[in-house]
Amino acid sequence: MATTTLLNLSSIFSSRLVTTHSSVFPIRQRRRIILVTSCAGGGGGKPTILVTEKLGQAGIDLLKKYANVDCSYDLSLEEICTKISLCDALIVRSGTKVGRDVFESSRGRLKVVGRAGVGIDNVDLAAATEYGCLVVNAPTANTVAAAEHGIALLTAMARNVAQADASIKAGKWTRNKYIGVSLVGKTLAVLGFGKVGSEVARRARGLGMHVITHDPYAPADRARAIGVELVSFEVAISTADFISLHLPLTAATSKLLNDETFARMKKGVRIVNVARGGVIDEEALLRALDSGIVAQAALDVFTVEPPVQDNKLVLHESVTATPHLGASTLEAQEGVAIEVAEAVIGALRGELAATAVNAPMVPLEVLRELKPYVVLAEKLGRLAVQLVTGGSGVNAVKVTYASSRAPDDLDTRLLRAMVIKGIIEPISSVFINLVNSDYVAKQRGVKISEERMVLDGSPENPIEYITVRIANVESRFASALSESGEIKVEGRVKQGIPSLTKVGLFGVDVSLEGSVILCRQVDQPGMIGKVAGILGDENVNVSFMSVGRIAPGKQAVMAIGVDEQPSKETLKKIGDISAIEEFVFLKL
Ligand SMILES: NC(=O)c1ccc[n+]([C@@H]2O[C@H](COP(=O)([O-])OP(=O)(O)OC[C@H]3O[C@@H](n4cnc5c(N)ncnc54)[C@H](O)[C@@H]3O)[C@@H](O)[C@H]2O)c1
Ligand SMILES: O=C(O)[C@H](O)COP(=O)(O)O
Repeated sequence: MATTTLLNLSSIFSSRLVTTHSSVFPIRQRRRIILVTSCAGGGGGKPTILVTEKLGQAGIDLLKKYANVDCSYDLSLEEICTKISLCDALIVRSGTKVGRDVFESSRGRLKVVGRAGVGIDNVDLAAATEYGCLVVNAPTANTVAAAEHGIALLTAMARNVAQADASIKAGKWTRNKYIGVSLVGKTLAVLGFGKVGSEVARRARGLGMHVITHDPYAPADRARAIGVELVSFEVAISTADFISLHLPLTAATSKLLNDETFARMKKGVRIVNVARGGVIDEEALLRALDSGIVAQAALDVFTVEPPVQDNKLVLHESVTATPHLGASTLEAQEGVAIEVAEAVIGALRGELAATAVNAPMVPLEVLRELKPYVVLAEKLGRLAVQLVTGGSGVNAVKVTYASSRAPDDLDTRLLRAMVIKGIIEPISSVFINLVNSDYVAKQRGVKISEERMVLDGSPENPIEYITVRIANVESRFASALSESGEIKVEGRVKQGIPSLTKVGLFGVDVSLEGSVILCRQVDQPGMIGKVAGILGDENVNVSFMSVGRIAPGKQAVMAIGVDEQPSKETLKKIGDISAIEEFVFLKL
């Protein structure tokens, strides 16, 4: 079974996804969590999931319990683009290119792309992020299958199994031609010591090979634990008898093996690739095979898949080729299908998925603790932006977190994302979520700066209060301005309930539910009764009232929490009260 971690927080993330900035959360646990909000499908019914490549039945069965599942294989890009605007999720393997066109064509409906496998080089992650679409993969279920296929290719190549098989099937009995090489005592360089690479290394050790590995990001003790030496790239390629590739295809690894690197290898080296075709410059490999630098290659993956009919590498006598079969075992395909189905369903339900690839890590324990502060952050953003005079433009937002925790013990990325959501959603048609918040803020020229205020006292609560300031704008409620002329709102979590505690220089105390009317008045008795009376006449339910004064008898700001939006006439009646100098109605 897959190990997706799920926690339902959809109720607090009312309708959409949220994201965080890159570098603030301390990594307290290794599981990756992402918040997504529930999705009931375009028509309010079940969501629709398009599956464009064969997926294990167990995964399909899981998907069908929750969604309408459209399994349409071999679609052209045009057909996918046509269908996608009616789909909430898309599930693919490595054979479907999910480019920008797909996200554009979805017109905002596509919430999740599930990759039933590891490599996500066929998904345009930048475009997914821009369009607020979460990408999840199935990173663990096919590891062993890929490692076993790597070992199968290694041994088959060394003993010419495929060539000898073809020969005997052609009626020949050629024994001298197919003398192989032994593996025991030979040096295998594993490039990329991740999940698959380390499993290949472990198995190769069992075959009696001397295994070295190069991976700039792998810890030496993990390699040492299985008797593998972590070496430089140079040492790896220049001393190996066999090289096995287990790297992702990225800009840095594209054509990593090329004319220049082949020239630095031992003459007669043998190469196995079950990673991605693009990691090898295929033209250069052909030259290296023809010149004898490379004695043999075993390839499961190709730059273009399927390769063209007369691909010279595939047809080469010294090449053993398979059609991207690394993950193709019954066990792996069932496992991958379940892993991706759980992640996609969880994401559509508004739960937390542990296998997101285009969102930051948010440890589960941090999420639990920050839950009420997440709501507070969004509501403060939402309030602050509604206080801006129309046409002012919002470009400088400052968020202050006051806490008695040590700065590196408070992860604020999620809160920052929620402030962005609160600020941008009311003034745009863009849905902000965990995936796209930073991107959208940047696109709109909204610069968000964060500040930590370290308080004395017990660090029991993660945060004492959060302040959101918007600078360089005019306010339609002048009392919301701070001494330095910024719109300023401040809030706290009180007994688990997010509350507004300051507007400009005025202290207030309103729970952040429903909507709020803010009135500045000359402080005098009877004001609360007058306003409550007007609202009561209209059957508008008042949930809270609080008055913050500068000094007795001077100006005061009255904050009134209301369950429904009062009519224009009612608001006018409130504004007509002679002691009220300004007022504003704010939706939460
Ligand atoms: N043929 C198949 O069917 C099949 C099946 C599964 C995985 N794969 C592919 O195998 C590869 C590895 O998968 P995984 O699950 O082990 O991924 P992984 O992320 O667990 O491991 C990849 C490793 O490569 C390392 N790496 C990144 N850049 C590097 C560089 N420049 N030099 C050296 N090391 C570098 C990373 O640090 C990481 O440890 C991926 O390309 C994946 O798509 C193929
Ligand atoms: O990256 C992977 O998981 C493998 O390459 C498997 O790809 P596949 O799902 O197309 O078999």
